[in-house]
Amino acid sequence: MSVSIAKTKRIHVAVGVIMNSDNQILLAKRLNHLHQGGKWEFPGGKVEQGESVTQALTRELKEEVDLTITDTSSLMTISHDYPDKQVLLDIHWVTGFTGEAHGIEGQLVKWVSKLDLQDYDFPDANKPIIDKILELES
Ligand SMILES: Nc1nc2c([nH]c(=O)n2[C@H]2C[C@H](O)[C@@H](COP(=O)(O)OP(=O)(O)OP(=O)(O)O)O2)c(=O)[nH]1
Ligand SMILES: [Mg+2]
Repeated sequence: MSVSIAKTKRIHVAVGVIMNSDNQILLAKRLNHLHQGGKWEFPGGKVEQGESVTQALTRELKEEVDLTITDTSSLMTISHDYPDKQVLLDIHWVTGFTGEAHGIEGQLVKWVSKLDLQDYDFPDANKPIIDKILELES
């Protein structure tokens, strides 16, 4: 008897943790029809072929929330298996940006104080990110 295991491709995602001068962090609400729809996320999206993570992050943050990224530093990576998708989140701290945040794709965006982050419903993969933010900026 042979058992076949479907191999799915892990999706590489560039994710930005953006903090403003009031120590608030930018969250966006994933549109309902998307994977993990209705949950709050840190803006970002898939790294395309031939792109570096920083390039992907810069492109996605412009496309999704209209911010121009000037400085980033790498924070952590998280490999997570959802029942329907496998992701590799490449999370970067955004230390410099210009512009005003808007939800360009019709999504809600919100600046949230660090200590209020635990009141939001995030995808399961995000738990270590929240822990790290609380640890780093206390
Ligand atoms: N941006 C972002 N994605 C996250 C977070 N947590 C988490 O599990 N994800 C998952 C959800 C999705 O499966 C994947 C992101 O893919 P996406 O569909 O938003 O990618 P994208 O922005 O390139 O969108 P699209 O072009 O495919 O429409 O990563 C997070 O905090 N931010
Ligand atoms: Mg996205």
